[in-house]
Order: sequence, then C-alpha cells, then structure tokens
Amino acid sequence: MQAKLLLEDGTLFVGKSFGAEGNSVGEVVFNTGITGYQEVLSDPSYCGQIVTMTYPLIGNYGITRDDFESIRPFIHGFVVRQHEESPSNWRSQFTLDYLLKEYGILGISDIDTRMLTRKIRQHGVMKGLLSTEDCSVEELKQMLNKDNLMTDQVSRVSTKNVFSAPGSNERIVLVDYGAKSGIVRDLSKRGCDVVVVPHDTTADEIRRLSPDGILLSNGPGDPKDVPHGVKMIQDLLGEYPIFGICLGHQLFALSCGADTEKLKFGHRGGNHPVKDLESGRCYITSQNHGYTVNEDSVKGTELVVTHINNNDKTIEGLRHSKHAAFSVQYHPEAAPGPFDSSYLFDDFIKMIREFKKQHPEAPRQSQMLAAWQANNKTQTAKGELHYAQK
Ligand SMILES: NC(=O)CC[C@H](N)C(=O)O
Repeated sequence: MQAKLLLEDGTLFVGKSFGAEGNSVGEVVFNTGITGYQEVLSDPSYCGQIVTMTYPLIGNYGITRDDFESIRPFIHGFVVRQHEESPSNWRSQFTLDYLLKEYGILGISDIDTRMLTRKIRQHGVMKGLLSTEDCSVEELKQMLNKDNLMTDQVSRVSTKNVFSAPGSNERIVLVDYGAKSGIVRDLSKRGCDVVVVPHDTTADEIRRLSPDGILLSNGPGDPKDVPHGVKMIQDLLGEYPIFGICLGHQLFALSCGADTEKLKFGHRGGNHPVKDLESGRCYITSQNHGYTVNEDSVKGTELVVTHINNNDKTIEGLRHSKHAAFSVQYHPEAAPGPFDSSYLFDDFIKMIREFKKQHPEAPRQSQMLAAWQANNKTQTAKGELHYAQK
C-alpha cells in the first residue's frame, strides 16, 4: 500500500506503508542513531512527533519485549528508508510492522530520508502529515492545516499513580515527566529505593515520601508547558539533592530563573560530543531534545554552566552554585546510545551522601515516621494506642 508524507512547506514524499493505516499529524524530526530504533520509538520524549531514522536499514533485528523504554510508544509516525520485514536476531519477539500496527502508528518506507533530513536541517523542524488514504494533495494539505501540533504532552505520558522499584539504598523520588525505563534501571542497579511519582506531584507530597534525593526525568514537549514542575523544584531546591535529565534539566533551569528556547532542528542521536568544562574531557552522548537552555539567560542566575555541546556550543549541563543540584541535557541512561555518562548516577548518589553528612539534622525516614506517629497518636477508652489516619 502507498503512504504519503506531506510537509508544512508543501514537499510531498510518496512511499510504501507499513504499520497502521489512516492519517497522523506530528512534528517531523530526525534521529541519527545507527541502532536503537526500538528504544527511540518507545521513548516518551518523542510523544506527538513523526520520527525519521537517518540510518537506511530499520527493522532488521526486530523488537524485543525487554528493550522497551516505556509501556507503549507515543510517537505519531515512523519514517525509514528501507523497512526490513524479516528480522534476524535470536532475541527478537515481534516485527517492527507488528508493533506499529498494534499501537496504531503509521510507518512510511522507501522515501529519500536523506533529502528529508536535509530539508529539516535547512528549514527547521516542521509539521507533517502521514497518510495512507487515497487523497489528492489539496485534501492532504487541508488535513495538515486542520490539525495543530500536540501541546501539553507531559500529562499524556506521565504515570497517573505512584509506583516503586524497591531497593535498600537511598530513596529517590523520580518525577515522571515521561521517564525512560533506563533511568529506573540505572537507579535500581545502584540499589536505590525508587519511588516514581506523577508529573504534577507537589512539593509537600514529595516531602511526605521522605526522599534522600529527587530525580527530574526526561519528557516530551516544551518545558514551559510544565509550570507546576518549575514551582515544585523552586519549593524543594536546597532541601533535597536534585538531579535533572533532559526535560528535567530544562525545568531545573527555568526554576532558577534561566530561560529555554527552541532549537532549529534539535539534537537526536547517539553520538553528540559534549565537553565537561570542569575536567576538559569530552563525552560522546545520547541525545533527544528540541529545546535548550538559553545561554544569556543563565547570566545573573545562581547556575553554573558545566557542559557544552561541541557541535553548536549549546548548554548541556548545569550546576547550582549554592545548593546540591545539577542537571544534564543529554541521557546518562543511554538506551539507546553510549554508556559513557552513566557515572552521573554515581555522582548523584555521592552528592546525596555528601549532603547527608552536611545536614545530619535532615529527618531520616524512620525519624519522620516516629515524629508523625507521636503527633498523631490518640488513646481509646481502653488505653490502646491508635494512629490517626491521614
Ligand atoms: N528527552 C527530553 O527530555 C526532551 C526534552 C524536551 N521535550 C525537548 O525536546 O527539548
């Protein structure tokens, strides 16, 4: 079956359909990873976007249940040069085509993805329509203009309920703005007691979970769509150690008075060079973002720029000069991409331990529970102790 991709600037690509049928509008972006298509399409940060893979052969190693980065894909379309229908890999459980059909996601293959990528690089990311319907170009244009790009994606992808990945080390409250599973995996590997909370959890609700540290996750869309996150960070900054990843980094920057802006075509891939300004070392990083922290806006705040992108010199890392808090624009959890930056999770745990030494008065979980029980106990006529229910 034929599929078409129409861009906002009028460019039309005609190719072959795979995955679901119908129509889908999204922001057309490109990812330069050679492998990792399954992690890319299940990364919630791509919610609402039509993702083009620049590597020409996609689907060749299939889909494996263990490699999902979230419970379902949230992308609005998948664009490839060559779609392989018969994967060859002992771990493969499904085909890419099966996965996309299952979740109602349209795919298009056999188009010139190199030309599409060059167009996006020249004009910037654009709205696009994927369609398998037998429509004229005029009709496609009308459909494209009728639909707006999705906003407020965080509320669509964040968990609705609190859940945990228990561990015996530090308790980390992971604020889920669209968190990749890789973040939970990296914390669990280090024995952390991970409590995942919805994006709109307030500072008080987080305090009640008595965390040792707070991790602000990655997530889709414009950080300015998440003002409640900014408020929560402002409330808790200095009270708990904080680590922000990608959207979490942008929210941390906004909460400290810096500003964010949209990049022309973003950074999406597994080989973005980032320079650590403090050590002078360069790391090859996994990235997926369309926004960035504006450099000038950092001046006059209490933030220090710790990392920059070697390609375009944009900000890649920040640290608070007074409080225990830092953030990176890239993905230390990799998935997909290099593991070079996974040491940042160790740095976060070191920061928490250091913070505890410096703040021995900070209430521990057991002390908090005892204090809460002391304040809430009541006696029955028989003299039994009861604890008031919250
Ligand atoms: N991966 C992310 O967290 C992306 C952050 C934000 N949505 C951006 O595109 O810049």
